[in-house]
Amino acid sequence: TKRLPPSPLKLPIIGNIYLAGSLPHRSFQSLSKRYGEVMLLHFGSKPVVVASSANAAREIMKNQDLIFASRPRLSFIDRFFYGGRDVAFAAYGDSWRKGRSMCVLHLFSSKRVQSFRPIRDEETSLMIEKIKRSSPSVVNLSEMFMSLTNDVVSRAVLGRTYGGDDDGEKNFNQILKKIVEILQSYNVGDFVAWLGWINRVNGVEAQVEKIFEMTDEFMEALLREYRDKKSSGDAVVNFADALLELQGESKDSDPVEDDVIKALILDTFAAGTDTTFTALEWTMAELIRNPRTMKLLQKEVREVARNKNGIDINEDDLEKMPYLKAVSKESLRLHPPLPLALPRELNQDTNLLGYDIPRGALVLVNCWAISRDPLLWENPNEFRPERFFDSSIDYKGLHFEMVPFGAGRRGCPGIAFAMSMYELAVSRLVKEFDFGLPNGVREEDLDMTEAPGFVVHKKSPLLVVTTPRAY
Ligand code: HEM
Repeated sequence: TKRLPPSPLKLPIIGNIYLAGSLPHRSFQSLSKRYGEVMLLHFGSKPVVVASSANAAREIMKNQDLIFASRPRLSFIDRFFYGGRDVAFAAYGDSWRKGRSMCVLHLFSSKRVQSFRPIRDEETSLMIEKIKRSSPSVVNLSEMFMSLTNDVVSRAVLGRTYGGDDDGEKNFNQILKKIVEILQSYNVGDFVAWLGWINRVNGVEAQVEKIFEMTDEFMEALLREYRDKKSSGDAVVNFADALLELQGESKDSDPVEDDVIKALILDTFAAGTDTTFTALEWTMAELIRNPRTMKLLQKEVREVARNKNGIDINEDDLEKMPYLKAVSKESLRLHPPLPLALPRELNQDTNLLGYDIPRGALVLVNCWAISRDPLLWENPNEFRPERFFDSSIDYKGLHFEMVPFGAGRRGCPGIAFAMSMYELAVSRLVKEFDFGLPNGVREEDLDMTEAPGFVVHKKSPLLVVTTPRAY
């Protein structure tokens, strides 16, 4: 009697895994043209619902948000995040609620985001100086953005950067790179239990264990260092300090355990650095590929700068840059860094746009397909920031025509944190430099191929030739 969503043909044992391909957001978009805005796939025996329309996203992330508020348990993620004791990958429940409110209060509130302003300012200036020193040779902008986002998150969360030569084996950035690499793939054993042996035999499981041990060792050392510092009476300045302070206050009643602190710190790096760096990378690539848009943005930013009599633009000036706001929306529309958001899991049977969906199904919202839906967007594959001039649509989770940060209870709490870093970096870059491509590559031929992964980067790094702009 159940009315299930339409499904493509399943193969024995693996189900529809073969249909995901290396860029699942694109494969699922093509499938949705045939099977509809809500379709049911099977990864092994696990039912997977894929939602590809604004209506379906509104149901999942707003109207039935509570029912769709959990996350699936995936084994690699579980290992790195201390059995789901973080926020981003935790099942819905008290532990998630408590973790999320600690993060919101001590990292994501507008007061906290504002307090990190000097960090963003200094790190962006450092990046600009580094690029100036390299000019006019070829600059790897992707690498610059990776360092910028890592260093800003690291200073806000840990109070310092990790990754200098003196950190040796404990180079946290290297550890993070390895974690992100592993998280870019999934463990087939999560879906087809009897294929679990594959990752045992090919060494991936052993690698996960080794990287986890390195991470935990680093985290243990970090907590020791912070406890020593605290006993010497230093004031709370960063997220790690704040968490340890909360632990001290909550000793008897509802203790904040060390594993929770470690998982929350890791979360901010895993959810916050790669995503923001990718957003910057795609934006600059689109601007370089569209010289007319680049010129209009440069004109806006440089005009604001000229009125400041030599003082550099700061975050207050961003409000005077409507074209920059339109460029950021357009870039996140075309290139949401997490095209399938983060997976949700259904915690009771429900009905979604007329279809029965079973409890326990994994749910993927194809943000990428939604924000390129021709029924919602005119010429959806074109980069045209002007489309936002007479539209109130934005990315904050209230308009389901584009949901690059998700929405609802599980929506991204780091929007302000990310976008303040992003907007300052883009505005200062386009103010300071003119951009060209190396080896005579024409702007329109810039390689925009996507690399596989949860977070979808440009496949090739963004290499540019920068010319500092004289004032
Ligand atoms: C351009 C940058 C970013 C993008 C595109 C992005 C996107 C997303 C998306 C799509 C989700 C899942 C939403 C859902 O399930 O509805 C998410 C969750 C999350 N993001 Fe972000 N994010 C970004 C930056 C950040 C930053 C800078 C941080 C922290 C420093 C952060 C922390 C988190 C956390 C903790 C969650 C999990 C929330 C939960 O499950 O309760 N994100 N993000």
